[in-house]
Amino acid sequence: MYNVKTFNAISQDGLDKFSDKYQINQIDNPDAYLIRSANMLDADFPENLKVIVRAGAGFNNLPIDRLSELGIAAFNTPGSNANAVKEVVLSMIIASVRHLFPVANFSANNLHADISKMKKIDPRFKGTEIRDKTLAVIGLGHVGSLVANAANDLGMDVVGYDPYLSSDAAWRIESDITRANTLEDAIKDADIITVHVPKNDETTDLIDEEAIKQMKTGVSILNYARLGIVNNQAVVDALDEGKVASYITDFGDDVLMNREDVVITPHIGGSTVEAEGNGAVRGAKIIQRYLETGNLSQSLNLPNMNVSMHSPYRITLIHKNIPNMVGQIATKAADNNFNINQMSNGAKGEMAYTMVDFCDEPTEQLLNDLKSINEVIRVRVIKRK
Ligand SMILES: NC(=O)c1ccc[n+]([C@@H]2O[C@H](COP(=O)([O-])OP(=O)(O)OC[C@H]3O[C@@H](n4cnc5c(N)ncnc54)[C@H](O)[C@@H]3O)[C@@H](O)[C@H]2O)c1
Ligand SMILES: O=C(O)[C@H](O)COP(=O)(O)O
Repeated sequence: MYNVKTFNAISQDGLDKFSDKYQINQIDNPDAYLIRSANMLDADFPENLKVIVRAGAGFNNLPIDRLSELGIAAFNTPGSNANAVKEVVLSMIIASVRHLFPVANFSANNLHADISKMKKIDPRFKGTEIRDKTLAVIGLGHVGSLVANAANDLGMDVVGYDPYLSSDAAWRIESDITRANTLEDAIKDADIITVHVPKNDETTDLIDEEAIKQMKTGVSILNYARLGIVNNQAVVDALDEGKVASYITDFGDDVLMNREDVVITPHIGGSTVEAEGNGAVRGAKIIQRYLETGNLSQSLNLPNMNVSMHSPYRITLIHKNIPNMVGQIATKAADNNFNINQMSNGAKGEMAYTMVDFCDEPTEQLLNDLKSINEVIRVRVIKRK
């Protein structure tokens, strides 16, 4: 029996995907965590924990280096909620140029008002259209590429900026979308700017006072990525100066409170029934595959590995990516008179992963010998079902 602990609201669609070999939230020493944006940066992890899946895109809530040192495989499910974010961002772009939130607020308090009088009271009642306006999309991954294509289809002039664009992502982007070579080139002529990058050291304060200076007066900015990618204080200053017209974000803080030119949603970009279902279902599949076969793909800290299990026993080893690990592992097997049926090895950054298949059940002596190899972090035995 395997044990899974969940954090946050995990969709039942995903929990239903676990086979009857799995117990959910029943014991305190689980094999797997299935989480959303629960902050794990300072968490202690149970000794038995082998895998964490973040059902969703942003993984800045996971201490990836520490998980690697503990031999815990980490995953996210990028793309699972991208359509949900695209839809809310498109809605917010249109809401922003039509001033729908202040206008609706006004109407809620002045229901009797005559429409022509209302237009005189507040010129914002006349909005603009998005067609032929320029949208800058910063980050063209799963979310950004969908936003860029959808805005292009609605008649916007779209400029994208992503210096690390993967070839897969490049294929997804419509050909009439302009690729900018620098952030400045992307934002300087934009009427609206939306950020879709991961939160890391490089993207913290990506949109700061300096970046805002390079923008057109009257620009609108959206942040459905993470708190801190756009510097909220710099935006407030620019709103006060009239440089920025409006700011729409999923990540509010105190400096943004009680302003008509700011719209804050409470981190709901990926919160749809469909998106939460997608992430949880993928998470459940990743956990079962990793625990039952050792196979994995698109992990955040380990290499891809996909080897069919033809032998009755498999040993998986998480270790440092240094020379002669494979040789040492094979030597320990030979020293213990174990014949290797199949052996696979791969590396990702400083981490490496080796799977060794045997006909015979591994002995305690073999396992202890493997664990004794310097730089081996975790040794696990999997029995074929
Ligand atoms: N509001 C929400 O609920 C919600 C939902 C999903 C994702 N997100 C956030 O959005 C982010 C993006 O999600 P995604 O699924 O598109 O991720 P993704 O990994 O598919 O795409 C991120 C893209 O950003 C690019 N990038 C990285 N650094 C960059 C930089 N300095 N400048 C420009 N581009 C850069 C990458 O090359 C990549 O193409 C996530 O990391 C997460 O923080 C928020
Ligand atoms: O990065 C993400 O996937 C989103 O921010 C969604 O986060 P959530 O799972 O906490 O809603």
